[in-house]
Amino acid sequence: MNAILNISESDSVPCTETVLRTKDLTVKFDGFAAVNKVNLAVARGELRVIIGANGAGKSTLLDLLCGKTLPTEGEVWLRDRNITGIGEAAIARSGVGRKFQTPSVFKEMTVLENLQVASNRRTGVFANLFSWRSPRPTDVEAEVAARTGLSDVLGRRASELSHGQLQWLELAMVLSQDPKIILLDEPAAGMTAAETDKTAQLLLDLAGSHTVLVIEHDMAFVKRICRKITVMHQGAVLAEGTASEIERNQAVVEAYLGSATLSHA
Ligand SMILES: Nc1ncnc2c1ncn2[C@@H]1O[C@H](COP(=O)(O)OP(=O)(O)OP(=O)(O)O)[C@@H](O)[C@H]1O
Repeated sequence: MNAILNISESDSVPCTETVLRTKDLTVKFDGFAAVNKVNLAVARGELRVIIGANGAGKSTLLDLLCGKTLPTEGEVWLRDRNITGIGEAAIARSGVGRKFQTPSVFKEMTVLENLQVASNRRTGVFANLFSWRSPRPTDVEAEVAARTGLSDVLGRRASELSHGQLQWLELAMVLSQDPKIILLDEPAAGMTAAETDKTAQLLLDLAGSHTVLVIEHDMAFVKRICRKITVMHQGAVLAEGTASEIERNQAVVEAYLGSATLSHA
C-alpha cells in the first residue's frame, strides 16, 4: 500500500464501477450545441481517450466535467452524487483534477515551489504565495515528483525546464492535490518522441489508481495508451470502442479518420 497517494494493490485493478457519468450533457453557445446530449460512463481506474476533429466539442466536454462551463441541459454525476452546477472549486474538491494544454506554472518559481503552491491550493492562492516555504519537499511532493520524473530538478526554476518537463510539472501540480479523476487536454502535444514515450508510460502508470480522461490527436499515442476510445463529432458521441473497433467503424472513418487507419492517422 502506498499511503502517500492512496494507491493500493486493489486500486490498480481496473473495475467496472462507474465513477463519472453524464446524462444528456449539453451546452449551447448562442443556440449552437458545442456539446450535444452526451452520455458518458467512465469506470474507476479507466484510461479513456477522447478523439475527434477540431471543433468536435472535446475541450468543451472537459470544461463541463470540471465545472469551468455550466451545461445548458443535462447532468454530471460523480459516483452517486450529482455535481452539475456545484462550481469549479467544489468539483475540484470532490476529486476532479484538470490539466490544460497550456501549462500555467509560475515560471520564476522552482519546481518544488510550484508543487508547494499546488499542494496547498485549498488554503488559498494568496495565503500560499506569501507563506514561508520549506526548502525540502514533503512526502507527497517527493512522491509526486518521483512519479513525474522531476525529482532531479526540484530546485530548478520552471523557466529553465524543457517543454516536456513543464507539462509533467503541470501534471505533478494536479497530482499533488490528490485527484481521483484526472482530465488531460493533449498531454503529449509538442513533445519529442522520447518525451511522448515517457508521458504514455506515466499515464499508463496513473490509470488503475486514478481514472484518467485524455483528449488526444496523436493516434500512435492513442493506440499505445488506450483500451477504450470515445469519438466525438459535432458535439455528440459518434462511437465508442477499442482502437480496432473504432478504425473499422465506417461512420468514424468518414467523419474523422478519412481513408487512414488509426495507425496511420
Ligand atoms: N465559449 C464559447 N463560445 C462560443 N463557441 C464556443 C465556445 N467554446 C467552444 N465553442 C465552439 O464549440 C465548438 C467545440 O469547441 P471545442 O474547443 O470543444 O472543440 P475541440 O473538439 O476541443 O476542438 P480542438 O481539437 O480544435 O481543440 C467549436 O465550434 C467552438 O468554436
